[in-house]
Amino acid sequence: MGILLWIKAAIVAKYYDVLQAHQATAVGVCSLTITIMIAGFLILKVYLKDDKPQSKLPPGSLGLPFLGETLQFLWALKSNKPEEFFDERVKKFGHVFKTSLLSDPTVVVTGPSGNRLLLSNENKLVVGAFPNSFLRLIGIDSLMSRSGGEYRVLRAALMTFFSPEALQNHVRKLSLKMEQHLIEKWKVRQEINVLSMVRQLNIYSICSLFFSLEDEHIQEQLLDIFEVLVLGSMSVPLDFPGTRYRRALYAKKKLNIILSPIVQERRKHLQQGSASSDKDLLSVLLTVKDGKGNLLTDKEIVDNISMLIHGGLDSTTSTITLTLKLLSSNKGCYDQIVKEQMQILSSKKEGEVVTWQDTKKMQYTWQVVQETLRMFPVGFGTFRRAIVDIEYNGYTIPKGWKLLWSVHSTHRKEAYFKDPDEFRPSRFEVEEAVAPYTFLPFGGGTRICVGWEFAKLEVQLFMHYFVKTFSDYVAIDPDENITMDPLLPLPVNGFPIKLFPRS
Ligand code: HEM
Repeated sequence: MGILLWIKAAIVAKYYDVLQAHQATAVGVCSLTITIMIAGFLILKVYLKDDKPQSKLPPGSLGLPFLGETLQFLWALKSNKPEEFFDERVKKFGHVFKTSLLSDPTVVVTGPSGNRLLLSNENKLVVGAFPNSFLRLIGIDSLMSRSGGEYRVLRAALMTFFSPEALQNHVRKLSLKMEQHLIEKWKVRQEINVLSMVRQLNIYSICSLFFSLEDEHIQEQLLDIFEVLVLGSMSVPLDFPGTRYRRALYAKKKLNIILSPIVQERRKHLQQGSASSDKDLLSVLLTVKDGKGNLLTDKEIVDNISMLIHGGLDSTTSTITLTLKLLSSNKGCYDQIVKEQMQILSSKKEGEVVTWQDTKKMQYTWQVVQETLRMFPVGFGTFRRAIVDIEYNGYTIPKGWKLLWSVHSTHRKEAYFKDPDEFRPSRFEVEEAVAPYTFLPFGGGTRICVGWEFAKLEVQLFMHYFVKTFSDYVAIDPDENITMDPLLPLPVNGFPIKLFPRS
């Protein structure tokens, strides 16, 4: 079995390199094809023998032995057409189909009822299922690797920081950080690259709110580390010298070296009474107890902080960058945001910051962000694992199989959103107008994104202080494309803009 896994890994690596390089020669393709045919022939018997009877399984193709349809999937992501991977198979096989992705046979369920099946049945039919190779980069001891009771306890602990009630206490600090950054780093330039500046702003806010770290040198180091981690988490997990995955494992070690002493020092300060238990996320994590009354270990805290930075940094960066990009070509919408934010600003005295109550008045701003996330969702969906045999639409999904739901089966579909390719924030004006389980940028159910209220607050505050600091902006290249390489949708050149400061 070990050798078969090795053959599979070698094939995946070779094909992936070809995909990445975009320049396969005819000879390369031939030798690759022959390698695959021979290897495929050798392992086909084992593969088929291992398969369960297929009669009630959903229709579909498992693709090449072991390799599955991973390459088609990665290719669809890379060429900015993730929906095509799903659409082609829905057309051929119907709304539930089987495939094989990232080494595992997987059943894809599409449309609102498929989304509902996975998102409303955590611990009853399914559990969250992140690949181990991914968890090694994110943090093996983080929430993402937990299920059942352990998951509930840790999630509740994190929510003592991320619930709306708790977040209210951080609005002032976050507001001050955002405004300071915009004035000190953005306003001093006439032109900026939005993507890189927003990423800087986000790490600055995250470091300050999560563990009160203000050292810009360490923030820069964290930005580099997370760049490598994101690339590694979307690569084939080959732990060989020179691979993206190996580099990412090394980056995770560097991250542990930065975070561990911060955790240890704070634990000491809390024990000595020289830090308060609600100072920031780190203090909260150091004082919450698990179901058995135990404190979290240093390793659990480091891994959870790593997971939260991984979850929060680039997702919010993509959302803010694309919101500005879409608004730059929809000036009517931007004018409405300016009106909404200036109204809030007009009720403030000099130096007064935005409050939690003010963010409730940013309804139109949030509609714009939702529309951005509908058109350019940050991920493609998430995997679950069946914990029992699941009967669905006349098929049986066997216990142990992976399942995948996807935003791409509803977000841009005419059946759920009229004129889906048009940027129209008003479609979110009336909440009830959006059918259940059709709009899922943050997932849903008990595993809904832990940081979604925080992300909402960050984007709303950003838009407020952006409007307050600048009277307008223009795109240097209004036709700049948006790409999804490696995973998040981003403008190819980072969206350079010209800024016009308010006088
Ligand atoms: C616009 C910004 C964001 C988007 C679009 C987003 C989207 C998502 C999605 C789709 C999921 C999967 C949910 C599921 O499987 O049902 C998720 C999970 C998660 N997100 Fe976010 N996210 C964002 C911001 C954040 C932030 C700011 C944080 C933390 C500071 C965060 C932390 C997490 C974590 C820890 C999980 C895993 C939850 C679990 O497995 O229980 N995210 N997010």
